[in-house]
Amino acid sequence: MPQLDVNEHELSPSMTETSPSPAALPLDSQPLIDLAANPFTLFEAWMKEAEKTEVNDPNAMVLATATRDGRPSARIVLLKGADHRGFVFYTNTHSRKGRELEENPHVALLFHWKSQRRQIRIEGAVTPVTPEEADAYFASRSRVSRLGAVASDQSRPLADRSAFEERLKQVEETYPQDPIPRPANWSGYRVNPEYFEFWQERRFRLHDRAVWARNGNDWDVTRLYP
Ligand SMILES: Cc1cc2nc3c(=O)[nH]c(=O)nc-3n(C[C@H](O)[C@H](O)[C@H](O)COP(=O)(O)O)c2cc1C
Ligand SMILES: Cc1ncc(COP(=O)(O)O)c(CN)c1O
Repeated sequence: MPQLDVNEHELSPSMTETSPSPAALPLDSQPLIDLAANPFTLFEAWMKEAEKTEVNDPNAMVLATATRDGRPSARIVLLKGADHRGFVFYTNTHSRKGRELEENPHVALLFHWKSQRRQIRIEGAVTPVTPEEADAYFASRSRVSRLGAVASDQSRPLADRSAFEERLKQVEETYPQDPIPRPANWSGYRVNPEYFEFWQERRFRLHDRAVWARNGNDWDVTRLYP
């Protein structure tokens, strides 16, 4: 596909203003997104590149949930598994997000990698991971993280930080040695994607966007205007 040759000299000064920080990667060094790609494979490729350049947590993603009547809320969680079945994160199921997911399983995920000047949007509904999967992931976490998961009533009011620290101490005394049982209200969710949008920054806001929307067993693939 021929690429637009943007000649700065033909643009008005206001159109040549770019964002203040220089790009880690030269803009437009990337080929256009390959519409023949499999979206899961493309996701994996972009994640691998982000792992090389992000300062921390390349697997951090915004998770947007909504109440039954559609009031949204968003927060960051870490992606802990990604394959053809979907995208997995772990949390306290009694947290605000957990309560919203109980009412409404539809979510949006958003990755933004500043170092890559890329974002990926994913939409779909969650299903709980199996207890075996949750047990295996919980057991892989550091001891203090596991104690914290037991001690924390995530998203509930905490009168005083010392109350939390006291609980943490009690949990530690209850489980002086491993294993620490996974709390029944700490588990994972798998987002089964219905929609992917890959976004790659290009010069002068002439970005490249490509969408994979699930259609039965297939994907409808389209580019979008930037
Ligand atoms: C980089 C980063 C990673 C996080 N990862 C998780 C996570 O994987 N699971 C989680 O429950 N909270 C995670 N948090 C905390 C959440 O953003 C949030 O504060 C918490 O889950 C409570 O959200 P809620 O009240 O909407 O349920 C993370 C926060 C940050 C900034
Ligand atoms: C409360 C909470 N739960 C879970 C996680 C997921 O990460 P990990 O299992 O690596 O602790 C995080 C990451 N910051 C977190 O803050």
